[in-house]
Amino acid sequence: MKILHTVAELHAWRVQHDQVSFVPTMGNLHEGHLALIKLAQQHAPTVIVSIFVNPLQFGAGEDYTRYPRTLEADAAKLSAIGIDAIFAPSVEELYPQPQRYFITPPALANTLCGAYRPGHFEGVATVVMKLFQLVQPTIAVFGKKDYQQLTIIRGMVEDFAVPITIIAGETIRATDGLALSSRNGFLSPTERALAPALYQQLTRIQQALQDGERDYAQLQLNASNALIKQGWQVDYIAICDTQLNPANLETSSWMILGAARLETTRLIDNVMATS
Ligand SMILES: Nc1ncnc2c1ncn2[C@@H]1O[C@H](COP(=O)(O)OP(=O)(O)OP(=O)(O)O)[C@@H](O)[C@H]1O
Ligand SMILES: CC(C)(CO)[C@@H](O)C(=O)[O-]
Ligand code: BAL
Repeated sequence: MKILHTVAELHAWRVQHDQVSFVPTMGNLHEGHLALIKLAQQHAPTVIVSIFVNPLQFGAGEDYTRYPRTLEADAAKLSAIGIDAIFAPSVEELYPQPQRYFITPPALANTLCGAYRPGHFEGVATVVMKLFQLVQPTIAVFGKKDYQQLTIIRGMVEDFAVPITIIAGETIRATDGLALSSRNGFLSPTERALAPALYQQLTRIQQALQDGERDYAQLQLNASNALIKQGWQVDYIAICDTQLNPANLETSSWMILGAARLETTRLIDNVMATS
């Protein structure tokens, strides 16, 4: 397994391979990432994983500085599952000068997480487009845990006719239901014990929808209030259609998404429901 730190090293590696599949990450790898990588391995013989904490997608006062950077441990995990290369550039390598051109995603990027993280999806779309140009994969794998991100990337690839197939991986959870996330490592033992409540509230809504309940506003409010009672600060609990528009009475497949904070740690999750 090669660890590539520079664009020149990446190019030299890339020309030696035909079709590659690509899993972009911010590192601090867990079983959720490894599941995406296994999916990538099923689709193309050569797999490259990027590890890059992208400053463009963090707002002022967010957790860019404390975001865990664990390249050595990540490389050991990736080597054990037999990937071909890691691309782990420095910020200066990926942005040798301040980025001047940005991908502006559509209005969807200003709703849900985008309403609480202004500019976040512009930063995500911009770095993903740049990574796509550098890596030139035929397949790229993203997790459904970041469903809004997945939707925005799919739209970007469609609108720019980017010749890459986007594959979505299921959300991998701890046994108590908590979606695995690098940010779970920030939780104190007390917060970790509370953390599965976000998923529980989403699955409660899922069950209610499947049982025929259609008072979306009430379902969202009940879930928010249940979390607030336990000490969460809730950014949103939202019942949408699969394109992430607010659900209406014609909707028959729903995405139920939530973002909420336990002290300084912000967690997101989502589940799907079908009538
Ligand atoms: N539990 C999970 N199951 C499946 N995929 C996941 C999971 N968590 C993250 N991913 C996916 O891994 C890719 C890289 O995400 P990232 O490195 O930000 O991990 P993360 O654990 O979500 O960290 P963060 O705390 O920043 O949200 C994304 O496509 C994301 O959707
Ligand atoms: C896609 C991504 C690697 C872009 O920085 C990031 O948003 C993530 O890890 O989900
Ligand atoms: N997994 C999404 C990356 C972020 O929260 O910045």
